[in-house]
Amino acid sequence: MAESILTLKDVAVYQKENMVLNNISLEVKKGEFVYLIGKTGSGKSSFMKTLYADLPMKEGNGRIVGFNLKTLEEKDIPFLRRKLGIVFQDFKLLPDRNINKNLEFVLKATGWKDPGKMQTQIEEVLEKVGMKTKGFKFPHELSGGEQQRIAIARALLNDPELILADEPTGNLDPQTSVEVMKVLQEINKAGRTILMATHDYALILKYPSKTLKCDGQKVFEVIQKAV
Ligand SMILES: Nc1ncnc2c1ncn2[C@@H]1O[C@H](COP(=O)(O)OP(=O)(O)OP(=O)(O)O)[C@@H](O)[C@H]1O
Repeated sequence: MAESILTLKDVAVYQKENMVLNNISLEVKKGEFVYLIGKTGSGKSSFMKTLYADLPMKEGNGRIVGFNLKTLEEKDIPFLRRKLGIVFQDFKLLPDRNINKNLEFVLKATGWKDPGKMQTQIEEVLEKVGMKTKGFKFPHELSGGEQQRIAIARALLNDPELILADEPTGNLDPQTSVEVMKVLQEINKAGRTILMATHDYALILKYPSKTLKCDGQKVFEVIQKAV
C-alpha cells in the first residue's frame, strides 16, 4: 500500500480566532494528484496555509511529509518547508535578479554551498519545466505562464515529497493554464504527490483526479460528476 504523505484527523482551520473549517479527516497517499475546490472564501488558502504551518493547527491532529503539525515548533518550520514545494497564484519571483539567481537564492537559503552542485540542480529543475534556456532572463522578461513554470522549478529545487499549489493557474489564460497543468501532470507522473487548489473546472474536466471540496466549513471528497 502506498505510503501516506498527509493525514489529518478532526482538524480545524482558524484565521485568528475565527474558525474557517472543522472536522477535517483525510489522507493523501504518495503519488496522488488531488484537487482542492470550493467557492471564494470557502477556506482553500487557509487550508493550504495550515499544511505549510503558516497558520497553527489548533485542533485535531495532522502529519505531513513526516512532520507532526500539532507539535511542530517554530524552529522546525524551515525543515518542513524544505520537504514541501509551494507554488502560489502570483509566482512570487524576486524581480531584481534573473532566474538563475532566483533559484540560487533559494538553494543558498536552504543550506546549499557547492556552486557546481547548485548549477547542476538549477539546470535540472529548469529542464523539468521546459525552461532550460531562460535562466539568464529577468522575471519581467517572461510571460505569466513562463513565470509560473519557473515558480514550479523553484518548488522542485529541494526534491520535495509534496507540492502544494494554491491556484497556480489563477492568473493565466486558459491555454497557458493547460500548459502549466501539463508540467504539473508530468511531475506527478514522475512520482511526486501534488495537492492543487483551483477554481478552474475546465482543468479538472480535462485532467480528472481525486477532488476535495471546501464547503460549509467542511472538506469532503467529491465524485467527479458532482463537481
Ligand atoms: N489573513 C486573514 N485574516 C483574517 N481572516 C482571513 C485572512 N485570510 C482569509 N481570511 C478569512 O478566512 C476565510 C477563508 O478565506 P481563504 O482565503 O482561505 O478562502 P479561499 O477559499 O482560499 O478563497 P479564494 O478562492 O478567494 O482564494 C474567509 O472568510 C476570509 O475572509
